[in-house]
Amino acid sequence: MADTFHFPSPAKLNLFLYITGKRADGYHELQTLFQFLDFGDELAITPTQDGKITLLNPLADVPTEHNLIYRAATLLQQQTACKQGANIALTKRLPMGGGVGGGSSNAATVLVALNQLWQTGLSLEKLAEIGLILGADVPIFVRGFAAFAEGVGEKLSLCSPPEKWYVVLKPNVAISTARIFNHPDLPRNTPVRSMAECLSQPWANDCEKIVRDQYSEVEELLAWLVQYAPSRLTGTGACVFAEVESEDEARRLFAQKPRNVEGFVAKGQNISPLHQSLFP
Ligand SMILES: C[C@](O)(CO)[C@H](O)COP(=O)(O)OP(=O)(O)OC[C@H]1O[C@@H](n2ccc(N)nc2=O)[C@H](O)[C@@H]1O
Ligand SMILES: Nc1ncnc2c1ncn2[C@@H]1O[C@H](COP(=O)(O)OP(=O)(O)OP(=O)(O)O)[C@@H](O)[C@H]1O
Repeated sequence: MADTFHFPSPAKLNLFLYITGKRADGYHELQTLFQFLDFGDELAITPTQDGKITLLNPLADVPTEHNLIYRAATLLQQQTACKQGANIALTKRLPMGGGVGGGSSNAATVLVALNQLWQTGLSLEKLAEIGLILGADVPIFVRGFAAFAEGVGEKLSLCSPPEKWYVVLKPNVAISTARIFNHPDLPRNTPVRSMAECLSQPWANDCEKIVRDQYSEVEELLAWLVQYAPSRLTGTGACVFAEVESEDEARRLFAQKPRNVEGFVAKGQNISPLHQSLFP
């Protein structure tokens, strides 16, 4: 029987996110600070010789051909003319559509892991380029270092923000990334600044105001969290996070969360847990 290999597929936070313009193709230019978390999904991958990509536990709401795990594996096969296949099982812990990048992270883990298991020999740079076809957040997960990101999130500059503890909460609401980016009132002209300048100013998220205005669940949760610690939206939501100095403080705050809200406690990681496990 073939061996099965286990890989982390971590969450990310956007510690700040500014929208600096809109491209001709409709995508928005960003300046954002990405950091990974020591919490996420897990993939168990068994390489096979039959060329088939099989998802052992498909997601209920996502048809297999749309699943970013399946799409990443078939894209790598196509790009490398690889004849091998894989059986892939997903342990899903991250809220979907939460702004913590679960689907993008799954795609990146598949690209990096299968490149190793299939011995297709692509560089991380090339895998990040392929990843961008699947989503704007995939390259950061492929590269695996905390970064100041520009473009649509693919131009990465190494950065080492403090690895704080976070309480991440998901209000009971689904928010479409496309809907927020298409909203007429979204601020789209924050001035482009250097990384040093962005880091030295108070950190904020340009999507936060309209998300708070439109979703009372997010407004109420942030209003509650901010009483205890600096708190913001990640990505286009729905998740919000509070940053604190210690695990104890994070766990105490998490224990008081409203009952109808899911979430988790995690520590910021400037090296992705995937890369920590693969390239120690
Ligand atoms: C908000 C962030 O999570 C910040 O990290 C990302 O920019 C979103 O990345 P993502 O979820 O991978 O988004 P994608 O799946 O590439 O895009 C979803 C939709 O959001 C809009 N979109 C996304 C990213 C971007 N920079 N500008 C956009 O306008 C587009 O309408 C796109 O069709
Ligand atoms: N393997 C997957 N895991 C999660 N979502 C997936 C997956 N494959 C496809 N999707 C689809 O992608 C959508 C976005 O998923 P994802 O978990 O990346 O959202 P997100 O946390 O909002 O990401 P981002 O921060 O990149 O906006 C989901 O709502 C789902 O329909």
